[in-house]
Amino acid sequence: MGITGDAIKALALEHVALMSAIFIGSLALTFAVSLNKNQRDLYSVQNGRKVLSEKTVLVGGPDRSAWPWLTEIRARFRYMRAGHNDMFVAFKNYSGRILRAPLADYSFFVLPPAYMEELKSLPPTTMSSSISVEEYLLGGLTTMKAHDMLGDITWQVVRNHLTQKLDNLVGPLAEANRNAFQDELPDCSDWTPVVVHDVFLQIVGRMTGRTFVGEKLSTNKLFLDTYIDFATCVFVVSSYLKVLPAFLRPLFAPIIPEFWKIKRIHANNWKLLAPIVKAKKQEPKEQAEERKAAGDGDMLDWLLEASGPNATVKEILTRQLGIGFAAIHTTTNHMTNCLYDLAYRWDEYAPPLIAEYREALRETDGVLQKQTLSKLSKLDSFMKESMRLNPPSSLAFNRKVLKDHTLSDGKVLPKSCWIAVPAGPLMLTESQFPNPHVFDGFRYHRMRQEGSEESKTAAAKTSQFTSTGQYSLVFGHGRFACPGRFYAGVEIKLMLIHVLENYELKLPDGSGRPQNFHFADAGIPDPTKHVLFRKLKG
Ligand code: HEM
Repeated sequence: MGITGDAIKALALEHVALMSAIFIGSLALTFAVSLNKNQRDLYSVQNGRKVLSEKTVLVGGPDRSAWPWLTEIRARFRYMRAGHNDMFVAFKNYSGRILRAPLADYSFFVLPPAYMEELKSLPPTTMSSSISVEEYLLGGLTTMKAHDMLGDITWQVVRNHLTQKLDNLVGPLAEANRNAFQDELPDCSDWTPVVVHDVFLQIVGRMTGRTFVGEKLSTNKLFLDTYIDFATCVFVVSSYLKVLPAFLRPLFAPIIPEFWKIKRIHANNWKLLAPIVKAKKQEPKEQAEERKAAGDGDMLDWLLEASGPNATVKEILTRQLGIGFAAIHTTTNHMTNCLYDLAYRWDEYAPPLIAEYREALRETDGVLQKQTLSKLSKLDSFMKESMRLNPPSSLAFNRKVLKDHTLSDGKVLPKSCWIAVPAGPLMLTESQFPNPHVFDGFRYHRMRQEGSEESKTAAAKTSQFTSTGQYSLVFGHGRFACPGRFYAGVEIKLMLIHVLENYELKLPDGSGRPQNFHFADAGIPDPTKHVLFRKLKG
């Protein structure tokens, strides 16, 4: 789950006064880090004794220095600015070694991919992705708490309800998508510049709203602002506060406007949705079942079902806000990347993608349904390639280790450390992706079509947009891989089909594919750039 484009805009353009606080924070950080006893190396236990087994490589820093704490501070400041790029450099220069990514307030052990297989199925009592998210986003101050917003019930709802109901959701989502395009895009009868990030944030918000709260509320401005702004505020508040040592954060938080906005967002969420949840709670069971069977169920219904009768209205609403956090900006950022790639290469990709869609629609009796989307192998491949080259972070598989865990080679991941794998560099592995830096929109499609039956069967499992694995890490991997990826895939396919069917795209004359922004290990599409849209005639 990556940083949001709006957070970058807010961080860059607003709150100049806060820069002074950051300066004080930096000084405090200097002090704090000099005291910081964060573990830097890994040990194993031999004959009951702790033995140094791996000196890790500090990303962006010299290997070792005479002034370790000064090196540490410099590396932490450098990581904020250049972490994304430095990760690729360190991965290349220190192949097979364990790296250490120095975030402002703690470090991640970045493990070689060979460990992923043995770690991917460990239970949440040993390592947790939700707690890692909570700590990264300072959940105590931003309300992004693992127990309230993420974790088991959220997983159940997304995996067992949302994903299972995708067949029935395609129709309503396609309708929400069409209406949102009509309302959010300008006329475009001639070439018209569209700031795609901003427009598609609204369109994704409305589609997500259709699933979360039903048709009527999904276009409500307050609902959209509430769900869209929450993630932005969380990122802004946590980005500022992370440079401060923990004891200063509660003191500084109240001077950040977004800290108060988070409170208003919860209040608005309550104002909008509490009466609805209360009414659903009182609805006779049979009537509720009938309503849901008729296709009139939404995320609030599924949350009520999964949380049990004792869950309070507040618990349901907080959890729904958490799912919105995970769903809206991630999908918008990826859609923005797809549109930049498509506009840049329109003549090469649009004709085969449109032809593929028409053929799929014909094969499914002219009715756009989930089966139609499943047949769009080239579009699926295009979306995955765009993700491979534009990952939301150069890291993935982020976990907080909750108890000492001994790896198969004897090294001990100590309780309370953080781990991740170098997703960005792995997705440029030459043996897996010939010419890895070149955008090849149909490479995954070819993997599924070419070679022996055996390799085609293997590729069918590993090369889908939603597949995860050692070289497909944008949705994470293993037990905690993103449960919303199937839903995200449907939303993005529906939006891209609508673009392909109704518009031509191009980038402004002379401009290349917009460059991504990077902040620490995160990468996001530039949210300020526009693409030119022209409506197709007839
Ligand atoms: C392109 C869009 C998306 C991307 C790139 C993305 C990425 C991710 C990643 C990297 C993780 C962590 C996985 C791991 O640690 O192994 C994650 C977790 C999660 N995602 Fe997504 N996601 C997307 C869309 C969605 C959508 C649409 C939903 C919901 C409808 C969703 C719900 C979740 C949830 C509930 C979690 C678990 C959070 C936790 O408890 O740690 N995601 N996502």
